[in-house]
Parts: sequence; C-alpha cells; structure tokens
Amino acid sequence: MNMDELKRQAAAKALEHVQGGMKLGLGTGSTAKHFVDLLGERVKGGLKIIGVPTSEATRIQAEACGVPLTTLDEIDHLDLTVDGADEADPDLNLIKGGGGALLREKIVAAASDRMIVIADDSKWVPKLGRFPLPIEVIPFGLGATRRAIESVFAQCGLTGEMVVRPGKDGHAFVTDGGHWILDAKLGTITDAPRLGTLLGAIPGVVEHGLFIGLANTIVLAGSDGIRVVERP
Ligand SMILES: O=C(CO)[C@H](O)[C@H](O)COP(=O)(O)O
Repeated sequence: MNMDELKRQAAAKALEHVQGGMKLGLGTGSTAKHFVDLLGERVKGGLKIIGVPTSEATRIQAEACGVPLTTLDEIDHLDLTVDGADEADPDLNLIKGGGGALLREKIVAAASDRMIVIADDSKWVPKLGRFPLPIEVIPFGLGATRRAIESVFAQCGLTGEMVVRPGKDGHAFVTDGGHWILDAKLGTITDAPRLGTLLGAIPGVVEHGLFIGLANTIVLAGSDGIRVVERP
C-alpha cells in the first residue's frame, strides 16, 4: 500500500468519530485533504455538520466538496478537530506547520474539545526534532527575532541551521496570515514544552509548530494496519 493510501485509511478511521450536529475543525495538508474529501461524501449523503477550515487551501477544498463552513467568530467552540502532523511523539506532542498553516491550525485545535491527528506511521518518533521546526515570524525586525530565537535554542541546548522558508516564486513563503516561516533543523528536542514556552515569549514570533498537549488521539496507518494511540 502506498503512502497516500495509508493517509486515506487514517482519515477514514477518524471519520468514524464524526457524528451529526458536530462542529468540526478541518486540518490542512495531504492527509487532512483525504479527511475533507471523505467528509464531503458523507455530507452529500445527508450528514449534518459544520466545519472551520485551518487554511485558505482547506476552505477552497471544503467548499468544493459541499462541506458547510463557519468561523470561530460565529460559534464559540468546536467539538472535534481532525488534522495531520509532521511528527508525533509518545506524549502526543506534535510538530506541525510543514504545510505552512500552523497558526490557524493551533487556533482551531485550541478551540476544540478534542483533536484527532491522522498520519502515516512514518510521522511517529520517540522524540520530536527530526523534522525542521517551523516558526512563524513577522518580517519586520527579522534579524532581532532570529537572534532571540537562537538564544532560546542555546538555553535549551539546541543548535541548528535556520532558514526562511522559500515560496514557489523564489521569494519568502507567505502564510495565510501574511507572515514568514523560519524552519529550524534542530535534531532531538529533549524538552519540547519548555522550548515551546520560551519561543512563544519572543516578540516577532507569531506562533511555532510545537503543539503541546493539544492532541488527544493519533490514528497511525502503516503496512501492518491502523494503530490508535491516546494521550497518556
Ligand atoms: O501542519 C500541517 C500543515 O501546516 C500538516 O498537517 C502537516 O504538514 C502534515 O501534512 P501531510 O499530511 O501533508 O503530511
């Protein structure tokens, strides 16, 4: 079975948790895309739900699939968010933002009663950090923000190259919020909660891709089948 089929299997498993009347957060990325696709089929079959997309890409896809949408200004909470991840550890802490949607993804996940992560099992790691950590930053004063980030890395015993994520046009990739992303190749992050707290306090850092304590469940699809892991 190829990677894309595994991602669709994980998405299908998460769909079993969706019930009529739910308010859903809709993730971003190639795995979440399968979930929105499958959800659209259920909506066409009569399922009544409403969704909040985590990116413009997901909004466009959901609209094309006929999934009714709302915003977090119109509703006060979400029942469930289903989203992908770039890495997940056994505490169900995550690295997200490979697709550049980490800010809206974190706002939506934090507004949800429950978050289910869907992934192929290559995303499962003993410790976060193999995947470069995305950090969303304001372009103004980038040099100062970079130095502050490097200082936080040093406090956490981390070093590594940090690059402005390029876009397709050769300029910097611009997020849905109009910001840039720094991708930091850190290697093993020994204390992800501490790193997340320190990064979050830097002026110029809008958000970072460490999702600490937000995921409740992960559905991992692999060649041996589906594994569901709950947060300890
Ligand atoms: O965080 C994300 C987007 O910002 C994605 O969830 C993450 O990059 C995983 O994507 P994929 O399902 O394509 O592997």
